[in-house]
Amino acid sequence: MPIVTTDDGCRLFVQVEGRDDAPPLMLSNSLGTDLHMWDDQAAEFAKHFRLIRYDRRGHGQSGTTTGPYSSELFGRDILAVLDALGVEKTNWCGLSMGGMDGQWLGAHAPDRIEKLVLANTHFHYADKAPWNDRLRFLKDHQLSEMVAANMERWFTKGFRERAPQKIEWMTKMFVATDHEGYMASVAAVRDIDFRDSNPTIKAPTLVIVGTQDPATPPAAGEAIAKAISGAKLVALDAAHISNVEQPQAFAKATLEFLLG
Ligand SMILES: O=C(O)CCC(=O)CC(=O)O
Repeated sequence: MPIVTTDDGCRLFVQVEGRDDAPPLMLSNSLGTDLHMWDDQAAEFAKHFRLIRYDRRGHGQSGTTTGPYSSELFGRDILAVLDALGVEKTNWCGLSMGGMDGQWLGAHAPDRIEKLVLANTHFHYADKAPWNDRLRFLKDHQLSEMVAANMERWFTKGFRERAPQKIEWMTKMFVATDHEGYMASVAAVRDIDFRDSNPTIKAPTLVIVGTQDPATPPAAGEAIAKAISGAKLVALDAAHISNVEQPQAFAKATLEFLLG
């Protein structure tokens, strides 16, 4: 089932791997990426799980609708995918925006979530100015003009130097993102506020931070882990897209938690 159509007519691109009878694990992409951001982990995860990947609205091969988007809209898209696949309850692993979706689901659809992995993510931006500046810039500039700054937030200098082919791959993914979909998603990130809802999350939770992440700094992940009762915290030596910069360490931490 590669396409799921939401109630408001948005076509979501979905990819399912692994055994049908294995426990489900759903992966969720970050801002300006698509489901291929998980390529380094997919084969390993699919050995243990029915792996569900999708492109969030406005990204990859999914459709774009008029923005601004919101956490609730993204959360309802995920529930539409789970319903279409007949999945009652899933494990969740999302990075950045994917972690924001995980926080929404954990609080608003607790009966659909087994365990949560929230990687390189945030719960609330007190200062909206950087997001509004980004939206203003994008009114008359292309995503391609943001590549250098983006790669500096996403990956450490050392990784950019030693893995140029990964940077090229992520750059292609970023500039292929639909301009309107990206802007509509930036508005959703700007407006997240899980301060009151995170303490209500009951699902066992692992929070992953990148020790050198300037986009969603470790302090944000530490605050999320503190707010969610019993949450575990793992720090990886990486910037924002930690599953690409530290693929094995990310997979190990996630599998130890989900299978433990
Ligand atoms: O990556 C995300 O999903 C949102 C957070 C962010 O700051 C992303 C970026 O660096 O553009």
